[in-house]
Amino acid sequence: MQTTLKIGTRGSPLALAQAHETQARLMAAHGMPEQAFEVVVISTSGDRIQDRPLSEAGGKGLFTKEIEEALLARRIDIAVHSSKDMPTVLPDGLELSAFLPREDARDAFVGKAAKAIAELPQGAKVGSSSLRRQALIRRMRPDLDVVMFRGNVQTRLRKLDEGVADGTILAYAGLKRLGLEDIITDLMPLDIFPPAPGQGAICIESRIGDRDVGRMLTAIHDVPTGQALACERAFLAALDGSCRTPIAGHATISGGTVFFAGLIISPDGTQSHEVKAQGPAQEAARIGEDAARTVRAKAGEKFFDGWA
Ligand SMILES: NCc1[nH]cc(CCC(=O)O)c1CC(=O)O
Repeated sequence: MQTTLKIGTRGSPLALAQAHETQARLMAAHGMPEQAFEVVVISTSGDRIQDRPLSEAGGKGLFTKEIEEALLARRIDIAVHSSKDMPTVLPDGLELSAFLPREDARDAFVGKAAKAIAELPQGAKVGSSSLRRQALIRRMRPDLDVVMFRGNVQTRLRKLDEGVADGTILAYAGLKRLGLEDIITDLMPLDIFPPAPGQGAICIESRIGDRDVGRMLTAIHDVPTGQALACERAFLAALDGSCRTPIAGHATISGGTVFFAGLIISPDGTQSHEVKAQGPAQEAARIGEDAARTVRAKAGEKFFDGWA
């Protein structure tokens, strides 16, 4: 490509770190110089909403809309995202064309009053605005006071320092990419505190049929991460995943087999249903979809009606 490859991203420190990691991988894979790329920062509606839960403001698409418009208008060539923030349905003409090797998908606890959730004093405050994390915290410790915590990682950590809460849950991957893993006081086990579908995986969105971009991305795409994500995203899509339904799902690939564990939980944490599935990695999406059907049947349709 003669011109520079324009990499679109949100402007948060985490988003920028992910865009720069993508750039570094492309440079290494193709022996390209830094000047062959331009990182284009795009402000999204999601970045501007700080005062209410995203689930009320319109959901996940809020972090991607303006970036996807820039892709379709050819102002950028690729967009770098956290897979977790990606809606299951993309605009016509766009696709998730590559996934970088996944980071540890677990959630991390950053505690002030105690190192672990189990050790927090009765009634302590834990900050989170994720419905999944709120529900999982309540399932573990119904006595805790779950408080709203919005904003980017730095904002949340500042709130913690200001004493707004005694602890918070953040993705290990995000903290690591920001060089902040030292502040983690506990790592949440996958079975007790399963992560959101896509957590820990950086994905790259591009225009369907853009051959030049496709060739560049093939070199940095991680096949097992792509298969794990296909499984998790199919699970989410089949459950009509929105910010309003707490859904967790995590797939790993080993020896050509995908191992999936999924969970749906009521926002108050009192009812939850789990599913485990495995099968050929090439059929990852079908396995995720089947798992959704299984957990839906276990829970019953009423489960989904109660808190919409
Ligand atoms: N919703 C914000 C968001 N989107 C992705 C990550 C973390 C990085 C990742 O999961 O890859 C975060 C922050 C967090 O949950 O702590």
